[in-house]
Amino acid sequence: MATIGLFYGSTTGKTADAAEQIQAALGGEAVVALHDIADGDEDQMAEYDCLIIGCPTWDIGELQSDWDGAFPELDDMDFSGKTVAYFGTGDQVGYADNFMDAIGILEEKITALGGKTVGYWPADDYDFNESRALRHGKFCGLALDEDNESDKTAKRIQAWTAQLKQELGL
Ligand SMILES: Cc1cc2nc3c(=O)[nH]c(=O)nc-3n(C[C@H](O)[C@H](O)[C@H](O)COP(=O)(O)O)c2cc1C
Repeated sequence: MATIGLFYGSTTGKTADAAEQIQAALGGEAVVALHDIADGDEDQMAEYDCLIIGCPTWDIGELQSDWDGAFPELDDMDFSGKTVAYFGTGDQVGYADNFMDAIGILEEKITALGGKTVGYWPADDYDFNESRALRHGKFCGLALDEDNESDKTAKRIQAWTAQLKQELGL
């Protein structure tokens, strides 16, 4: 079975926690290898057929700082043939006009470089104004809000990873 590479960035630890929960839900270390993008591991994305990209939105609609540093490197990479799922953490109350923008920015770039997105997620269960992560009314990946709805995180991860297992044929 193909191993999945999960690449995440996290400034205050919330996206890192979610990454570990997603790894566990998909079957642990044997199935999903975790990479903190702060370690400069982005080159290793080439080794996986399936990628999971995790990024919180910071600074009003911007990428988390480690992803910001890695972002220009993506242009030199080929994502064709790769299946890519996205998740992020954000604050739909405090940043309602920019909720989850970061995964939208990454998904747009990686799709332009050949990646095939899986793991679209309904936006109905959230209350926000605008997001760059919306595609035909759905988020381009899992949206988590630890600032306002941490009680929903476990269930959301459970449902999304079940969906991913189907989409990835795990
Ligand atoms: C200064 C600041 C700016 C933020 N900007 C946004 C934003 O534009 N959109 C959003 O959805 N969340 C925003 N957030 C909320 C963070 O994305 C959220 O707390 C996230 O879970 C942090 O993830 P991390 O702990 O993995 O770094 C912001 C938070 C702070 C403190």
